[in-house]
Amino acid sequence: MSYNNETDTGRGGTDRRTMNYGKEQVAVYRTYANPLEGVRTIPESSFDGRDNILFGLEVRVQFEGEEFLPSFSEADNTTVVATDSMKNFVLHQAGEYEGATAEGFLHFVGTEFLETYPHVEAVTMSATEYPFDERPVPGDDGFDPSDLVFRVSDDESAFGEIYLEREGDELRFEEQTSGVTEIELVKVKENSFTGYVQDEYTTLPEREDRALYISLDVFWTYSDPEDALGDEPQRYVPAEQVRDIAQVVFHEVNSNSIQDLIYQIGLRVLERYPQLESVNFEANNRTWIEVRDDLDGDAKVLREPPRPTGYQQFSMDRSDLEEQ
Ligand SMILES: O=c1[nH]c(=O)c2[nH]c(=O)[nH]c2[nH]1
Repeated sequence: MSYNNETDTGRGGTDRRTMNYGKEQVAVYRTYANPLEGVRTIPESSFDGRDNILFGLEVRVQFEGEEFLPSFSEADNTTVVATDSMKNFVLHQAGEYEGATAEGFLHFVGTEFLETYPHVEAVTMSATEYPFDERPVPGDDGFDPSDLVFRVSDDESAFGEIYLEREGDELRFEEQTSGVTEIELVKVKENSFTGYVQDEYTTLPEREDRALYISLDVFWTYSDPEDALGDEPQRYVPAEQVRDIAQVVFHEVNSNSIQDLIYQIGLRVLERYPQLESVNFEANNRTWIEVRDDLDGDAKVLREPPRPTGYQQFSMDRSDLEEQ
């Protein structure tokens, strides 16, 4: 499932045609945004907030509204807000936002869009964070994180999407998705893959112990979408903590498949955050192929896997936790 490339949200039922337009890949950077403070900590993570000295997002905007029909069917641009203007709007609002989260920013900009353009019926705003890492520099007592220099990172990044629609004079906010994408983890031993179908097509040897390399996207929804905004930090689920849960569960569990592993991660996420309604996974198997296992102890030589690659998708909600 690719939330950020979704072009047809499918909302509005079967009686309505697909009609939307917008701007994507709007890169926006904000220095000295407000810090995220007061989040609840969990045993799996040391994350307790972020300074937001450097905050970067790649934003996607999508407008919907019946009044856009003439722009498609009659070449009439009277109602069209140019997508170039949407980009300028997002950039401007990055200076106005006073909160501390990606989801909060998306909700803020979406609200401003609907208030500014009364003919827009609904807006979907999504974003992927550009990750930056604090760099350690010598301080008075060992190394401290620099508050000036950041490493441009290609690590996992936070994801957010919100859907806002007009209902009379009110704005309705009932749909959101948060996430963390492109987590990449390798566990060198204590993973198995056994017991699968053996027939004339099977060439893969069973493995009691394999090195397992996964890439993982995790998405979640809150029972109350307002909790996604971060205005009440105690109820906000930081992407950094979910990433840390994934790596801790990977460390702790001797899984018999990626399917088994993501289920265990999902249970832990639902356990830690009662405010969440659902967790969704997309995993990819990047496991290396063993070339030599004749070395001392657990040592092996491995190589890149050839194409094609396997994947797993799975969604969970609180009923999975209750069944345990
Ligand atoms: O964790 C795994 N799940 C699978 O379904 C699978 N299939 C496969 O060939 N290797 C793996 N590994």
